[in-house]
Amino acid sequence: MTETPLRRDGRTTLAYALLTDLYQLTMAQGYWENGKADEQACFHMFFRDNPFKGGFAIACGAAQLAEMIDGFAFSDDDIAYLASLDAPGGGALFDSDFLDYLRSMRLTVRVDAVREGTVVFPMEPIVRVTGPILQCQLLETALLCCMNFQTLVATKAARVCLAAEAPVAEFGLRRAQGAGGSLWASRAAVVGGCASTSNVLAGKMFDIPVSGTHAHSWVMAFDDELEAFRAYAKSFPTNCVLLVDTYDVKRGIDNAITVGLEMRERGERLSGIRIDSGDLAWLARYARERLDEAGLTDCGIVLSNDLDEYTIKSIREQGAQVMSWGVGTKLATAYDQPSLGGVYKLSATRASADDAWSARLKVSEQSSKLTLPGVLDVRRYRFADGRLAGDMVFDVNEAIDENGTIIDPSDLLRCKELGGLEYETLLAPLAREGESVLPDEERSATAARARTIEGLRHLDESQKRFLNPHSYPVGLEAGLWHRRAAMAASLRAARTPLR
Ligand SMILES: Nc1ncnc2c1ncn2[C@@H]1O[C@H](COP(=O)(O)OP(=O)(O)OP(=O)(O)O)[C@@H](O)[C@H]1O
Ligand SMILES: O=P(O)(O)OC[C@H]1O[C@H](OP(=O)(O)OP(=O)(O)O)[C@H](O)[C@@H]1O
Ligand SMILES: O=C(O)c1cccnc1
Repeated sequence: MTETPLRRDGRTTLAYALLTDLYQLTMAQGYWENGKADEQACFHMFFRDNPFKGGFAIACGAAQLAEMIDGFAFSDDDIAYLASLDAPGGGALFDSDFLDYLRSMRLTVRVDAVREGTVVFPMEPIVRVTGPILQCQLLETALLCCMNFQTLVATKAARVCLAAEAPVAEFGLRRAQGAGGSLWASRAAVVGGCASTSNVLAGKMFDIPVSGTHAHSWVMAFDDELEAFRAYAKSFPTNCVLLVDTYDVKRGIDNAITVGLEMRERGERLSGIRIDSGDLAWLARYARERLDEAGLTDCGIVLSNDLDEYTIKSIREQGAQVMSWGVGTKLATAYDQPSLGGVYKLSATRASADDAWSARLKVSEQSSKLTLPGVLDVRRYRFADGRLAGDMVFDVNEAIDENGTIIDPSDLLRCKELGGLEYETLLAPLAREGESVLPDEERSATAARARTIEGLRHLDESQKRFLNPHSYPVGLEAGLWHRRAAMAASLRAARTPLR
């Protein structure tokens, strides 16, 4: 990424062309030298396992991907940097004519992606890129970087919000994976269901709600806690949440009650108290009793401290009544699984845009690592009441079996017939002729959050549970399954056996 902001269609974007692995650029030069730069390719991004041992994921990253595509250009500065690189064996790494080609290159790729906030599952394409192979390849690394991370954090947020059943504020900036990581994590947290973030720059950049309480330092900056609470209530009478655990939680609750009653006398309201240490369930129950006894029944309880979906679930099961939750580190860093592991695989090629596609398959020692051949999309079938019934991965250029038969990608015996049910297709236009076509409403994190909530409402409880969730049916369209099996068999037959 260069430091220079670019403006295109009124949006501020960064130049992302160098946000790639070196091998993409050396391969690009190879394609160019071998006359293959304009050969057409189709790549798909998909992941193989749901994160966090869960039963679903929440797609996120399309908005940044659109921004990357709009900001994709090699500046003179970028070209000068590439020209300065030496090949390990001596001489310049890049040919100067190739660098001229890159300088004047404009993207022409076509990109389709699942809308942000869509519930997605393993082995289904969530992004499809078609166009000149050189360009498809140059986009790979940045695309994976943005989709993998944001989908991971949005999924974590969705799990936390499912457990919370009350608003969750994302508090992760201070312990997130760097400044850039924090910004996109805060946005992904909102896509996944969080009500707000404490990250003010993310709020400004992405038009997402910001919220906050106060720190222990506020209390420590005064001679005593009661004085600190009174001062805070005076400064923020309409949004007063007092942190009660700086010295002693029970005394902190008493002091908050004193201030809450004083606020009531003035016609104001103490919105809540925050507890950030100790046995949160016990303290929340204790605080609720004390607040109710004092008549402050409308003062809510906010809990924070190293929370994730599991502790939140447990604390709720222990009877805590919570107004909202503050969740930081474990959400913003996707603490228990640092990467989604999504991949971007070549699935079809053709010499030019006028030719028919020829499917490509990568075989490996593990059949679970077989890729998906063809130019693909996903059909999501629903029952009449809107509940998700199953997803079919299909080739857009082939006929689909009337019965809507899907077969588990790695198990011929696991199949299902979905014919007759309503369906929609999941991949939506993100870029045409190298320019993003994502409408403004598709870039909105809060609109994506509504999609997440709606999508999860239609997913079966058994597929949302944290412990050993039931797996949602995703299968290859029957014809695609058999074509893939035949391709794998012939590629395997042609291999030299290992000695
Ligand atoms: N009732 C509870 N049930 C399950 N987990 C809880 C409960 N209360 C707190 N926790 C969790 O237990 C952990 C307690 O961690 P820790 O010992 O660091 O907290 P602490 O006593 O407040 O100390 P510190 O001041 O260092 O944060 C946190 O992850 C917290 O979310
Ligand atoms: O625990 P997390 O889920 O990451 O949530 C964020 C944490 O950050 C703050 O603590 P910190 O000790 O940094 O500052 P403070 O003095 O304001 O509490 C806050 O009080 C939370 O405990
Ligand atoms: O506003 C808060 O309460 C907050 C913000 C960041 C981290 N911890 C707490």
